Amino acid sequence: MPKVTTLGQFIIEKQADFPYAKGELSRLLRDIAIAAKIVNREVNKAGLMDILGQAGSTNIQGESQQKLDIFANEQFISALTSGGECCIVASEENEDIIIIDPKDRKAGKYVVAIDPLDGSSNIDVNVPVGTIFSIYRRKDFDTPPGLCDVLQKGTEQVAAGYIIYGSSTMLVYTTGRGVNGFTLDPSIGEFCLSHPGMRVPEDGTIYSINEGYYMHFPKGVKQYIKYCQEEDRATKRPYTSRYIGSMVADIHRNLIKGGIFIYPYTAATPSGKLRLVYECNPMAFIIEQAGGRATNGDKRILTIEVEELHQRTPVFIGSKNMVIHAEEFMKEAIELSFAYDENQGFPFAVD
Ligand SMILES: O=P(O)(O)OC[C@H]1O[C@](O)(COP(=O)(O)O)[C@@H](O)[C@@H]1O
Ligand SMILES: [Mg+2]
Ligand SMILES: [Mg+2]
Repeated sequence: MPKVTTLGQFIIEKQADFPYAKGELSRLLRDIAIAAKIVNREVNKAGLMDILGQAGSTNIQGESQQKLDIFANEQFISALTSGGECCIVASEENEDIIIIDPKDRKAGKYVVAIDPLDGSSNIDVNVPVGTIFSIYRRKDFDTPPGLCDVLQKGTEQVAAGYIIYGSSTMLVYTTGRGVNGFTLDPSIGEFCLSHPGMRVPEDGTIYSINEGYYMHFPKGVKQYIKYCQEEDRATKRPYTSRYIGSMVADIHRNLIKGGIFIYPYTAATPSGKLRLVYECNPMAFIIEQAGGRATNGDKRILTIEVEELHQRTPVFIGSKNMVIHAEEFMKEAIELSFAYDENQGFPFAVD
């Protein structure tokens, strides 16, 4: 019988990689995994329960909240609050950071930013959804925990991961030493190592972007899409277009098969749609650790200054060579843009 390594065993083994750590990060990851199992249980039977559909409320971004958005948010906050390792939770679903009142006057070392349910518009139709998390060490231990502990650049992350609730449920995470994936075995209720040392292929043939917004895309993106669609055997084009509409699921597929995921700025969303702190930074950390690349079309996502909790950014992420190529299209379009084009207008600046 093949040896099974559970997430718990794996974390303990990896503890040796962090001789200075006292096990708090391991406990934090374990707490996240427990909340993920509870959310998984509810997602799996959502159709049978009264938890599909909209909750009738909106979050800080003005998006209507699904019942499962709220349920997942409560589960992760509760697991992180009772765990004791975390002093702040920043969530897509809460306008402000949540400061956890330390039970024993000693605040936890870690800060967690979370998108409790990613792709929530897909819940009602049985399409994969996810959870994204990002972990930072507190910035300043001399002052009480506050927003400055959250507004750190992506390069400061100590760990990041996602859970995909799909045809199977997987937890994928990195602590900066590669990426490992664990599949939930429902018969034993444990995440088991199934994808050790995940690497994103350097080249790919899948492009993922919401082409419904094509008319509103900047010129460089339009030209890159045209390039993907052109016929050329040598470069295996036309590429395949795949867009689920759940960032976690789209990036997970491209991580395994090779591909690029783009959510650019548009006229309607000049800063892009996706959020830097709890969507793009964690996914960028994972993809870079798997050998891929993540930028805003120009600049590495992980080095973007974080000024606001719910800050947005355009994102180009996935197979290294595909992202570099898309960036070249962006640069060329901007360089050629000094002549005003009556039909296209000026392309927007990236920064
Ligand atoms: O419907 P659009 O505009 O293509 O946006 C899809 C994107 O929005 C998101 O659903 C936003 O995430 P939330 O569901 O967490 O708000 C991403 O998962 C996805 O990539
Ligand atoms: Mg999301
Ligand atoms: Mg969400």
